[in-house]
Amino acid sequence: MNTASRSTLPEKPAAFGQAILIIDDEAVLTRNIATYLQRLGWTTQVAGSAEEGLELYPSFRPDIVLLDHNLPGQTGLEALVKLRAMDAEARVVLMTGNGGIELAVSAIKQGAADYLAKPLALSELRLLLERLLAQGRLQSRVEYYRQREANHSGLDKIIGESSQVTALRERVCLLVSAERQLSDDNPPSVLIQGETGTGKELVARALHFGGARASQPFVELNCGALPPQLIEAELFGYEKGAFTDARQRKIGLVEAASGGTLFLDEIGEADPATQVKLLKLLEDRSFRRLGGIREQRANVRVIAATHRPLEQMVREGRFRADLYFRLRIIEVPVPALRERGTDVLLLARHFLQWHAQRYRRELPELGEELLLPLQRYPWPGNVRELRNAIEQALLLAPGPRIGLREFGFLSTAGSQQPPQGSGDDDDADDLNLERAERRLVQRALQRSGSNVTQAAKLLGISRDTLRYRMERLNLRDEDAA
Ligand SMILES: Nc1ncnc2c1ncn2[C@@H]1O[C@H](COP(=O)(O)OP(=O)(O)OP(=O)(O)O)[C@@H](O)[C@H]1O
Repeated sequence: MNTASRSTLPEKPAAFGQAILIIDDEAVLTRNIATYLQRLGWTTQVAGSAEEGLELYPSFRPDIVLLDHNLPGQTGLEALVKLRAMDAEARVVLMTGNGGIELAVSAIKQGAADYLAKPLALSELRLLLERLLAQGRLQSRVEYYRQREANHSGLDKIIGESSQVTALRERVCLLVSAERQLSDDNPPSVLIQGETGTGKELVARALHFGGARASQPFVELNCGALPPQLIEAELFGYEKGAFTDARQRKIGLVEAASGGTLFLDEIGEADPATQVKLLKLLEDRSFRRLGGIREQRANVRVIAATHRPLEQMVREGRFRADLYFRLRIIEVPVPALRERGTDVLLLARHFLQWHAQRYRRELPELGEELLLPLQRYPWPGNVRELRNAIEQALLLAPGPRIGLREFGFLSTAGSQQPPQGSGDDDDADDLNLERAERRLVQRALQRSGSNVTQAAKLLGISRDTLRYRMERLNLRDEDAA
């Protein structure tokens, strides 16, 4: 974990555990504190002056500094400023003798984590330190996960050398640099459009983690995954008692994403009521918790994505025109995989390497006979389908080579034929198991009017099994044949 990302000091040694630096010229008191804290299993070091403490700090790298205000030479407040200049993450507790509330306020303003009035009660000191240390651990953990997420999200993660993908990366790059120059805190909404599995989320992440809000949260909501009543509660939160199950107040995703990005995936699935609320969020930059009376400022940057033809949906009256125009201030189209030429091979090799690492397998060779069929196949599920197909092939391959045998669906007709299944009569002689499964699932969805429960009944399998198979086949509810 990187606990000192904003510090110019070297990385804190991992074995330090909980370390406290006590800076105070009262020798008896410091000895007592040090003995007490050591008995709790903590490491301590003592400095008799601010100068000595400032010198010790870089090599000791304490978790917390206990800093007396009344020091010879310079005050604790002055030393606090120097400590924070040396390490913006330094957590300092100022011990105040008789400075009163004004001194405490100044200390907090200068970045002290807390203050304690002398004479100290050791038990009180212990409680305070434990609380600060727990907060520190939580912060480190949050920072660790944020950093890990950031490392997996960047322009360089969008693989491809085709002109389409190069243009996409350039567009993202231009946007990110323009936003870094933005003089206010209101970056434009972005609408990412592309077929399912083309990498829309990857683009959204690259925009967030490359931009000025990178150190703030990236929060995602899939508008198609929740019923409308739940979406509102999820987005805006609720007050206690707002509805029967609202036993306590809950903050929503808009608040959770404050300062960062709210990624609205599958925006085309948002129902009319949610569309109105989203429009208000974007227009007024304000929202209200369910059951709440207070209007709150929203500080989120909205990035939306959809595989639906939103413009057409607007024409057909199925999506609000005002919301559409508000969302697509900047448009980022993401090309389908079949339009990316040899990128499919680049991606296939990338996923092969990735899955081989995951399964601790030796990297297999991709058979020459696959190169053309892989490029000709239409990849209706795009990059996600390719990723899953490579995983399956790797697991099915008996040896260190992957060939046509592992890509059953590519073998016929150089894969000119899309595998979705075109019609009952045409498919009758096609015995390929995966295509037959796809056809059956699509037909069941069609007959049930995309009702998954109904379709599962027709197929004689459970709803969960059908969901699982749909995910595997990259099918959605509306993908009826
Ligand atoms: N150009 C790319 N380079 C590397 N990996 C990619 C690329 N495009 C997509 N992927 C990978 O493909 C998978 C699907 O991508 P992603 O979830 O971003 O697609 P999506 O368009 O948001 O899908 P959906 O429409 O279902 O929400 C992810 O594992 C992603 O990392």
